Amino acid sequence: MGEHNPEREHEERLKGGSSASGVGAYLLHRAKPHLPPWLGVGALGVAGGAAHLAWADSAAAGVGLTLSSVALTGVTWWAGRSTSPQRRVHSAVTVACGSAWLTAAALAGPLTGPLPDAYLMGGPALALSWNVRMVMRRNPEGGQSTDKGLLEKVGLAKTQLGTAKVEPNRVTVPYALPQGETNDKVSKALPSIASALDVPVTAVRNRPDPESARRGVFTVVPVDMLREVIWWPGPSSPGGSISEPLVIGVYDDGTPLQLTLPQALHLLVMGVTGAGKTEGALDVLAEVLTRRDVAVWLSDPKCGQDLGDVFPACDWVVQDGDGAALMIEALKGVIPARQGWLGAHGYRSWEPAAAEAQSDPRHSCRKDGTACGCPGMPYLVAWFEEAANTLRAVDDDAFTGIAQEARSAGISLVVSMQRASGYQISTDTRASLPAALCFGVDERDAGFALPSDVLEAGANPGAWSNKRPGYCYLVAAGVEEERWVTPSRTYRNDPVALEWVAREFAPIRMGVDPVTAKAAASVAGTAYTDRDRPGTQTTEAAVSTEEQRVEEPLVDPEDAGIDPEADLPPADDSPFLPADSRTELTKEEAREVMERLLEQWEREGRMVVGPRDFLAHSEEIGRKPTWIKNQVRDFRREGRLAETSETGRYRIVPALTPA
Ligand SMILES: Nc1ncnc2c1ncn2[C@@H]1O[C@H](COP(=O)(O)OP(=O)(O)OP(=O)(O)O)[C@@H](O)[C@H]1O
Repeated sequence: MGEHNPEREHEERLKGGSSASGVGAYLLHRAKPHLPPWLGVGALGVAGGAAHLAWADSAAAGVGLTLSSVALTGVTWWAGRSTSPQRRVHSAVTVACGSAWLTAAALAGPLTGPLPDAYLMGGPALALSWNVRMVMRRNPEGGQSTDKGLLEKVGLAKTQLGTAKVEPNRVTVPYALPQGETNDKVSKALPSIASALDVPVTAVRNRPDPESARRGVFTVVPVDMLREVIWWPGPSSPGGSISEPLVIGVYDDGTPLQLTLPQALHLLVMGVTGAGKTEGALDVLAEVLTRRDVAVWLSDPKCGQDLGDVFPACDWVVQDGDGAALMIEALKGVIPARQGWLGAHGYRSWEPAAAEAQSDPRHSCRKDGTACGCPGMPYLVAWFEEAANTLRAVDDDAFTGIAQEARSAGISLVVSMQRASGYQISTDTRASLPAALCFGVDERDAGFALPSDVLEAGANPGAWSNKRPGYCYLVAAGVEEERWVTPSRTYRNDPVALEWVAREFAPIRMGVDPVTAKAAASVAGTAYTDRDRPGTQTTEAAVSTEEQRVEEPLVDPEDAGIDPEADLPPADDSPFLPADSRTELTKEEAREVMERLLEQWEREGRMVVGPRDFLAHSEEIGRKPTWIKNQVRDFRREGRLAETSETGRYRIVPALTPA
């Protein structure tokens, strides 16, 4: 085995052959392991006497013995380089003293001058020092044998452990597996180690050494410091840049959980229902919305149930599937526009300086090289909450294309869903979201959210499910790899805090830039241009509007004379239909009705429509369904409608908004 085991060596020495019996035999038996240094001292004395008889008058022997003494000491020092420093010094000093005495005794005689005293005092002292050393090395109760016992229990018996580093609530121990075994074996043994130590499975993890297949470091965090709810302490960098880390929670050793969005790029937020995705979203958004150089587009199919407090701080919010599809189309439109602007201003990718007014001649779009003064371009975060349905509805490749291009356009996508399984999200789309914030998941789904090496190193979100809300792993560029397997917990947030963020930081947040706004409007038309704009509709304005609403009667001026209790007049539900006709219209008339419907929808900002929206008006159109569907196809051909990523849904190409 070649393994160094002081306990076993001691046993072997004790069991070695011995012929004495009785008390003397017992004493000899116990003393035996300690005899070699004393035998060495005795042998040295005899050698000193013999050498004197042989070389007392020889000058050459004097030179030879002195040189041998120096050489032997040097060799001892050299040979001891692989042992501990103490052992090396101890051995060299012993050899130096012994050989010096031998030389002196050979030349002058062992009983001359101080030599006998030196022998009688120095010899036992040196022998004893080796005996003490041996006693100290034997420590049957010591850590190593306990560790060995534990490692044997979990099938890692031959693993060697290095010196443990003990910090408050964290122990790290380097390990080396025997040659021929690999770190996979340690990964598999982690749950058993947790069981042997009686700690949660997530408390034990290993970090393989990237330079070695059989070495690494175990980390054990015995006490779960995340049990207590930790409330959001407030913005980490109010008025700072989005390029600074967002602080969204804490790791189990109390250090802050940080996410730098432009570095992480696109983020998948995953967790079973109740695992804490929404709370995590609020943490990220609360931080993002306190930064000066970022705009947020938010798709929230839950219609503000949880995220409503941040709506006023977002540049654009959509709340249904069609809105999400339109936002995806708009993103496709703004990416080249933003790339073009950044390129024209000398930015290879977005950086905080791109968000400032362009006063630096090095970032000028002017040919003459003078500063152009163009308004800056904020970073854009496009957040898709509850994205499973959206992704299922849109073409698989829609997100992939956006994700690949978005980096150079200064855009991060955030996609939140319960399961990022192959059924919900294509492998390509999953691969294009490089960062993951993974809350508790079903054990079988962990592989969709986290890379396999992170799971092998001990990350185990399946152990939490929704029993530990807010517990998460963050795997992202900009986060140390060691942290990828470290459990953390997001802050608990408070609607009042979010409302405060939306209101207080409104003057700090920059509005969206003209390039992005124009590109978005050219795709989404009034759905974008007529959105509730946080820049203009500050919370103060919203509050005064709200007060006005309370004071004013809830009736339009033209309806003021109508008696709400009176019977309704007979229904006339055909606003586009010529009064005389309930029969089939001419093709021209029917087309005109459909064009007017398109205009009306565009005015209302309802920019994604499909045949079924027209068919709902088939009576007004006055033609058969097949004709109506063919007319929709003609609109597509003529460019009034454009394909979206969703089958059967088309985007109205804005005619009312200047592109
Ligand atoms: N970091 C946290 N600290 C303490 N409690 C939390 C934390 N995160 C979430 N919770 C609690 O867990 C509950 C569920 O969280 P949340 O609504 O964020 O889950 P979810 O994953 O978004 O669920 P769903 O998918 O159903 O919307 C919250 O009401 C909150 O009480």
